Amino acid sequence: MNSFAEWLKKPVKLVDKTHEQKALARQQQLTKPPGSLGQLENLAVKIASLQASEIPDLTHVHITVYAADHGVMAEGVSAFPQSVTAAMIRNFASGGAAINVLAQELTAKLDVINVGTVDTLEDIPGVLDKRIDAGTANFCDGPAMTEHQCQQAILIGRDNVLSDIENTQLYIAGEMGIGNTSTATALASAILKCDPADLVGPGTGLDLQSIQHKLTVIQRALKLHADKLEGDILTLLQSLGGFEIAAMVGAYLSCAKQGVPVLIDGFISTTAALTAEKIQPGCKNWFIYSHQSAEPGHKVVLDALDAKPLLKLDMRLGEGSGAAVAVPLLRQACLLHNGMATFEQANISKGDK
Ligand SMILES: O=C(O)c1ccc[n+]([C@@H]2O[C@H](COP(=O)([O-])O)[C@@H](O)[C@H]2O)c1
Ligand SMILES: Cc1cc2nc[nH]c2cc1C
Repeated sequence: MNSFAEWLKKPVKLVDKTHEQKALARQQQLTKPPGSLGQLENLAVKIASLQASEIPDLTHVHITVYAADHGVMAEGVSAFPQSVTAAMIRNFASGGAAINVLAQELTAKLDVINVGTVDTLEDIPGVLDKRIDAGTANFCDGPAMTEHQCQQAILIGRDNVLSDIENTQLYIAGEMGIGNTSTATALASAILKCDPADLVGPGTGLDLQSIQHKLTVIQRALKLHADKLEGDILTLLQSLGGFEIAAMVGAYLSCAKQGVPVLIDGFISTTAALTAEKIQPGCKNWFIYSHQSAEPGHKVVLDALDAKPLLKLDMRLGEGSGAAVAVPLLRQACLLHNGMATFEQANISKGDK
């Protein structure tokens, strides 16, 4: 058996129930009416149990942006040209993208990984060059990736998580890939066996007529790969996915196996989360959902994961930006959990009812 298959078989780490119980009990003792901090209470309890700690801490956040191009761009499915993927990699490297600004404010570690752009880029300081190929193949003509390429991409995500495992208290996978809302729509529709018309949307900004064209492209792809719809999820990922999506799947699987809490971003990264959960049920125990993006497919995928996102800001940027925006909320939930006095400490009566 090869090492990929061995690794895939490694079980998802079980979440620590003792710390969940301890954190729940502490929340009942803090000087506030029980439940009055709403979802912040659930968040603190969740982070305490995922970190198996009585003092949950999110000082060290690791954000990785995975960038790649998509063969389906040959069908004209985005408001922006394919060259923007590589151009944005340069922008990430020079600190000018939204995620740079947010990561700096959070003092988060920010990795940028080129998993497969069409344009070859010069060596760029701060960008990890892991280019598998010049973008995926057009999934309207055949599988997007070979089996080997799909495994390579998954292992890039796995290894990125492992590269900083001792330090990471929260992991965020962001993505950049012109055309990847078509990819995510095709993949999520195939996994959920649902109508792509319920998921397809403007992405970077298509008008209604262009969204209709994007839908017919995705329908063609789903028809071409119909024989795989009853098959395994890895084959669907290989047929309809993208390099950056497969890398995020590998990162999420790795986090769940190693016991690293994950904050999930927008439509594309949630589709990767759904894929990871279908490959290895139980992964989602390690996920927290930051926001619901404006892309209509995001709600469908979140619902399929039974996810309750924290924010709804009509963001649709990707890069991990929605997740980064939610980190201060998570940190405040932890600060309240750790820093508030108990009724006993403050000598306040808890009331009888
Ligand atoms: O995160 C989201 O929900 C999201 C929604 C729409 C678009 N995006 C970003 O926009 C790009 C894909 O859009 P498109 O129209 O080129 O398929 C890609 O770089 C994503 O990061 C991201
Ligand atoms: C400019 C730009 C920045 C992005 N960041 C993530 N997706 C993006 C798409 C575009 C077009």
